[in-house]
Amino acid sequence: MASRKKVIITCAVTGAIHTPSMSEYLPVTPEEITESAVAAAEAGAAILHLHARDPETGRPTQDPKVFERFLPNIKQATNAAINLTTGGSPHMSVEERMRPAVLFKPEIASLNMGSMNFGLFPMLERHTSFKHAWEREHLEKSFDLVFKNTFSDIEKIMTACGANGTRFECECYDISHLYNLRNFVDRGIIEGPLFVQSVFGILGGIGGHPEDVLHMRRTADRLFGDGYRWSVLGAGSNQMRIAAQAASMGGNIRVGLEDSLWIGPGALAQSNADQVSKARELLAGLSIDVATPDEAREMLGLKG
Ligand SMILES: C[C@H](N)CC(=O)CC(=O)O
Ligand SMILES: [Zn+2]
Repeated sequence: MASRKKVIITCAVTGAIHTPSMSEYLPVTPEEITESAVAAAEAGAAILHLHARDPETGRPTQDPKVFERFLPNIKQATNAAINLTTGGSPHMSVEERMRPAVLFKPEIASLNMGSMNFGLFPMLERHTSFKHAWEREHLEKSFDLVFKNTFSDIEKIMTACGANGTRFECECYDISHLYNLRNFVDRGIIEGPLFVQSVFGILGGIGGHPEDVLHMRRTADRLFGDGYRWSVLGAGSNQMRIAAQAASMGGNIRVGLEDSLWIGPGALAQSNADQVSKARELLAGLSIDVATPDEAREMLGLKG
């Protein structure tokens, strides 16, 4: 893996997994998403990973009209690199999921590197009362939920977004996803430097044990050599522990309320910026510097 001096912090601001009744701090409206994203960038996030939600119900939406209500404001207020989701919600079709990234031509788009069971139902143990009916449904339906990302789905997104100079945050939820990515490299459909985002602790993918992190890293080193930049995200209570482990191994990190609602055991994070600040403290403890947005662009070969 290429030598690197600094760590890129990505902040995933709202996502499509958590629902408003789970935390009053989850940004929902375009105004809340803007404010939270800008504060996260000011706290040190070089990349902002963005989803949209219905302003009334908080339900995930890929409607470009809703993205238009926060994207220009965020771009105006910060130099952070914008990463638009193509995962949307696992309940959506690929066509629906990829629309905003194709339309808005961001510097980065997330790209999920394989199909998988997507178990959200364990959150029903902790979250029992919901303002909106769709929230419980969203969790209960996940007993039968397959997050569909076939080879042709992935190629469709790679080709459509790649044509706009958009690069990818390749989300690998399991070892097989790394091999899928390698296959796209071998077929010349995607070029390096690759940005590999290892996802730990989503039920249906790899767990969050330190051995899982080591296994992902060793396999990525073997498959991609110097041709990739490694980053990690830990779902839920795994977030900061996995960030610490990966940072001490030269990895980049992702935090944000999309991936975890918590700042500590049983303590809800009151903002995305709080998680970014905690990640910065963690890195400072390891004497590791944080990359600026332009340094991240350099490291990832972004179009700027
Ligand atoms: C675990 C994360 N929700 C992965 C994610 O961010 C997917 C996407 O937006 O494409
Ligand atoms: Zn996402």
